[in-house]
This record gives sequence, C-alpha cells and structure tokens, in this order.
Amino acid sequence: MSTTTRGETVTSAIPAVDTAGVSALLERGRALAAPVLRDAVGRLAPPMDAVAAYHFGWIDAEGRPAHGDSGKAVRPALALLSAEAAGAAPQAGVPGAVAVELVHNFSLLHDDLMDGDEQRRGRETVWKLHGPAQAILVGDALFALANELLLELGTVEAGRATRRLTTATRKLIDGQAQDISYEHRERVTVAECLEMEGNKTGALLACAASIGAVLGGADDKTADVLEAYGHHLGLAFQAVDDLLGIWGDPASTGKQTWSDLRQRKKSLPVVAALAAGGPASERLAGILAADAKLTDAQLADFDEEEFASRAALIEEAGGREWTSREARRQYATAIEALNGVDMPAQVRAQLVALADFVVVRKR
Ligand SMILES: CC(C)=CCC/C(C)=C/CC/C(C)=C/COP(=O)(O)OP(=O)(O)O
Repeated sequence: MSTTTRGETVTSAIPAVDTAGVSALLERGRALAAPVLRDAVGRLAPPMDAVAAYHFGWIDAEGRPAHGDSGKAVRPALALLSAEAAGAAPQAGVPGAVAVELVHNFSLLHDDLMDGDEQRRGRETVWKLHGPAQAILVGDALFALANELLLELGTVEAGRATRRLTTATRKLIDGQAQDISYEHRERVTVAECLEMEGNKTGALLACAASIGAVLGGADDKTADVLEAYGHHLGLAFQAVDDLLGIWGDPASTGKQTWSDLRQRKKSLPVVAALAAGGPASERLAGILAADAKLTDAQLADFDEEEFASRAALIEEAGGREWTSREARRQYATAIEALNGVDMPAQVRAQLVALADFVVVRKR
C-alpha cells in the first residue's frame, strides 16, 4: 500500500494483465462494430466517406485498401460488456458501441486540428493530409451519424441512450475547452486538471460503460453505477495518456515525441510537479513561465534536449510518480464501483481485465 499527496491510501500493485483475454475482448468489440461502422461511414457524401475511411485506416493516403491502425477500440469493448452486465446479449450494445466510437473519432479529428498534431495512429492526421475543412466536416459528420444511428432504432431505450451520449459529448467539449484554456494559464490546480480530464475523457468512457446496459433495458440506477466505473476508468485512462504524452515511445503511441510538452499542455504530471514545491518544481515553474513568452513557432523550434530537460524536471519534482499513483487510485475506485451492480462473475472479471489493460498500456 502507498499514500497519495492527497493522503488517501491506494493499492500500489500494478495489475497483471490477461493479455490474450483483453485482446479477445477488444477484437470482439471491433468485429461486431465494424459492419455497422462501415455502413455508417458509407452514408457520407464524397469525399467525406473516403476521408473517414482514411482516418479509420481502411484505406491509405493514396486511396488503396489498407488495414491501418483504427484505434484500440476500448470503448466498443466496454459498451458490449455493459450490455452483458445488465443481463443482455453483447449484440444489444452494438449500436451504442458504434455511436460512442463515432463520437470518440469526431473528437480526435477536431483535437488533432486544434493541437496542430501531425501524427495519429502512426500516420498523417486528416487535417494535415486533407486540410482543416475536411477534418472539421468529417468530425461533425461522425457526431451526427452517432445520433442518427441511435435514434433510428426508434426505441425508448435508444432515446435514453442518446440522451446519455449527448450529455457525455457536451462534457467532452467542455473538457476540451478547459484543456485549451489551461495551456495559457501559468497555474492550474490538480483539482482543476482532474475536473478537465473527467470531462474530456471520463465522460465518454462513462457513457461507453453504461450505454450497452441502457440499450439492453437496464434501469437508470444500474446504468449510473456502470457510469461511475467508466468515469474512474476514464480518469485512469487519461492519467496514463498524460504519462505516454511525455514519456511514451512514439513507435508505440503513434504520435510525435513530446507532443504534450510542445503544446504547453497542463497535463497531470506537469500540474502535480508544479504543485509539489521544492527546487525542481521551482526550476520547472521558471522555465514554463519563460516558455509562456515565446510564440508557438519558437517553442516548436526547440530541439529534443530542451523537452527532455523539462521532462526530467517534471520527474524530479515527482510529477511522474504522482500521476502513476493517481492512475492506480482511479483504477481501484473504478473496480470498487462494480460492487454496486449484480452481474455475472465472468462479465465482472472482463471489466476488471479491461481496466488492468488501461493502466498498463503503452499506446
Ligand atoms: C471536442 C474535442 C475536440 C474533444 C477532444 C477530447 C479528447 C481528444 C480527449 C482525449 C481522449 C483520449 C485519451 C483519446 C485517446 O483515446 P484512445 O487512446 O482510446 O484512442 P484510439 O482510438 O486511437 O485507441
């Protein structure tokens, strides 16, 4: 056991992952979602259908069929398990799985444009290859498709699912707005950072973890418990994302090196390091204050060593360790939330396995 800077006791054990079991869960989500996702994308007018197909890795930059990385598909896997947690067949969760994945990809398309990121899933981002207008339009279209797919089911459950997805999307947008505004704030508190991450990442994972149950006929109380699991899992997911954004291997993450530092992100490791106090924390604060006076182009011109030295200071001030502990604390809270729903033991074990994967992932 160990203690966080907030004084709570958390398990410090790094979970062992059932890699084969998790791969099978992710693959099942991908396989059941794929036909519905392809059909949805096929509804888009050219050239948006092809731009979306490129984003999902189904075609390459020249328009040839491809099997590119279309993402880990954590959210579809969650949506199917959520249907099973409510006693329904996994298939009941498929429209929810696809809808959440569409909203997720809408957010990635817009996020890459806003951040000026040139690499996603190991290839050129849509805005870089096809221009900002296509990134905006295809993102908007994926969002519309998500709602269209759910609403055309025409059931009461689909109406409830759409309501939850719309609220999650609004929170995701709130979180993105907070994230961007924090880039230009000298100080962001740990609480503000966690609230922002709960919005930008927690809300959609919470929705993924409950939407299958809603579509499978679960009551709101059951859905709310599953949502709590997904929310904390989302916070663990984002904490790991923040670690990967600084110390991840670009060959695994599929993103540029030091992407978060290049964009002045007040991610958890940075915020925790600044809050820690002490010589490394103060040196970091001084450097970031000087960075704030530079233009984005000047910052982008920095060589690797400049970012490496910032990363080293964040680590020395304790930001890396604090964030890993926070990921494990949120993981433990997510698992505990599962006690609030009576579900088949195997489904519970699979929800735990997915959470294990989230905290140890390298991409
Ligand atoms: C409105 C707007 C622009 C919002 C942006 C919100 C945003 C991008 C939040 C970050 C969420 C996140 C951790 C994405 C990576 O997911 P992942 O690792 O599951 O990605 P994958 O599908 O590639 O595996």
